Amino acid sequence: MATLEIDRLNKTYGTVRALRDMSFTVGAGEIFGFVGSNGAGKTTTMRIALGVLAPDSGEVRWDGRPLDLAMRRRIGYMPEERGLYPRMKVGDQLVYLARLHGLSPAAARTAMEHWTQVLGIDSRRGDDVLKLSLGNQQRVQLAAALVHDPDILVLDEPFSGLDPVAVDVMSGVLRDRAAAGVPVVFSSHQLDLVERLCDRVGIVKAGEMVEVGGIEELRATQRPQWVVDAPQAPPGWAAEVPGVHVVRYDGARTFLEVDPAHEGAEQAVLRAALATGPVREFTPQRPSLTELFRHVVSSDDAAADAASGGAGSTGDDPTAPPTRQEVSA
Ligand SMILES: Nc1ncnc2c1ncn2[C@@H]1O[C@H](COP(=O)(O)OP(=O)(O)OP(=O)(O)O)[C@@H](O)[C@H]1O
Repeated sequence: MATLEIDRLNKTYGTVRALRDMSFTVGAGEIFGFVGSNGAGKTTTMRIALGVLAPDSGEVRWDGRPLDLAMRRRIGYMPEERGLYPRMKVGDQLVYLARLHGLSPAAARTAMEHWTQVLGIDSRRGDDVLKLSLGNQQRVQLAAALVHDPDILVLDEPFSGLDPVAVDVMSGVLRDRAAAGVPVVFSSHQLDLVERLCDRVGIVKAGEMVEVGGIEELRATQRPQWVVDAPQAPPGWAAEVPGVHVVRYDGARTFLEVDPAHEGAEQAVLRAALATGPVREFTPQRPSLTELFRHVVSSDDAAADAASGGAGSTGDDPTAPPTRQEVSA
């Protein structure tokens, strides 16, 4: 197995610049989580990787070579707008899709039986897809992506709408495929899940990759956070401590960022807390992926604001992709 390389993809739809030099790699056996606000460019990137959409510029490579049609047939793809035939039986449909990817009739049937069993839908093989619940349709959709034993998995929001058991089944399958050497890339808005499952994460904003790396690596780019539980501390107690930035107050707990360049700031904030009364907790906190995501997205907004002098504006560039609010409005 080899590495999937997404190299400087650009894509414009009319006046909307959907991708700007989008680049990342997914190595053999790696699970890569692709996260970003609505309209950030995830689906566009995945469609280009699959070859159903052409980029304006840039390239997708597999094993160092541009992806050709034969290699694209080796991708297992789960589209966002699920692509099943509603009035076809689950088993027949999976056999048909496997045959389309070149499997013999016998191999296609074996693969269908295997994946319906692994995904817990073997008892539904004889049912039309439309008779299944949405979660079970999604399991069929994953089976459809896997039935030809792909060398690469590209999955657009595979976890949306799944119950916790189905999430576990799906996670297990992705881990298993990765363990077999398949590069797995999937998009999701469920950041806790991405954090649990992925080796590396890419945070995309307005068509650009703004952060990419392992979760620990990304955490290390953030200022250290502390939580202080001081029940008698009055509001604003930490505001004047040098080198300390109060992120938020939550009842008796205060969440703080400490400037690493400011030597002794942690001890100063502890002293300030003790001066107010008892301190029940004083703990360093590792930011979750959700916090990292908020930080990356909002700090970019702040930078854009500062550059444009506007409030929440994306600047004067008329080709800039819409903000989340514009997209969801
Ligand atoms: N066929 C299209 N025609 C015009 N604009 C499009 C088209 N497809 C996508 N866009 C625009 O391109 C941008 C990127 O969209 P894309 O669907 O790739 O985002 P996404 O990250 O997958 O979003 P979501 O999380 O909501 O699925 C958005 O501004 C979207 O409105």
